[in-house]
Amino acid sequence: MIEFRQVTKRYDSDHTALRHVNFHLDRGELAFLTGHSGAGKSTLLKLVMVMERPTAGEVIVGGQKLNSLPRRQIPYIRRHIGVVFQNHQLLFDRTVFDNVAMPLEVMGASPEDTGRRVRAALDKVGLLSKEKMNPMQLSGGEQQRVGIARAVVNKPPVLLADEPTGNLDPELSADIMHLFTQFSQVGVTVLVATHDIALIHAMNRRTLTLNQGELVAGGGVSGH
Ligand SMILES: Nc1ncnc2c1ncn2[C@@H]1O[C@H](COP(=O)(O)OP(=O)(O)OP(=O)(O)O)[C@@H](O)[C@H]1O
Repeated sequence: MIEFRQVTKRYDSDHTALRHVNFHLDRGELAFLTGHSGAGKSTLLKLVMVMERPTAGEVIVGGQKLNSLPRRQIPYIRRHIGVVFQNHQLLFDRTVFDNVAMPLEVMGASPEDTGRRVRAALDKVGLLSKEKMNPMQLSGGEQQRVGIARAVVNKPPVLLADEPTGNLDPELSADIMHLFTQFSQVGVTVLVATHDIALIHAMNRRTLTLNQGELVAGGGVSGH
């Protein structure tokens, strides 16, 4: 579902953020992405989201080679990729419902379809009763779950998370990881970038480890 073939990313500054990275994540696989600060984790995620293009090598998502993708096709690819950030980027001038509905709005979904899908996503993360609230009225863990509901509301086959448990205590982090596990069980490919070594150990999943832009563990086709 996500494949990197000999991917190198060099920024204009001449800094090489990724070097000859190879890996392949299957449909329904849940994996971690880790490494020191500046190792290239965000760069790798940005290549999957087509926010950056590789300098060399090939990035393939859902069978589609992204290198040659025309610019106008990028929004369509992004619809297939849900993204969760540490600071969840919710809008505080909108209700929980409206925040989760945002990706559907962009796609021009009907109000009936939107209502059905938003409530299904909120139900999944246990926040159905809070749809009318402002995200400001929610706890940090709840806000993060609103961000997750928004990321999965259009049922993307790929879910990327960048430090999704960064501000949360271990119990709330475990709840978030439980949700990610459930998504992977229904076929979503989930890649979680994190510094949280305790979380990685607790989950015991495939872990892609970057060191100075090189993939030093977890690479290959089905590598542990
Ligand atoms: N837009 C950019 N232009 C130039 N250099 C960049 C750019 N983005 C990242 N870099 C450099 O590429 C390297 C990898 O950065 P990246 O953000 O991918 O690391 P990271 O592993 O996500 O780090 P962190 O854990 O601190 O978020 C760093 O040295 C960074 O300074």
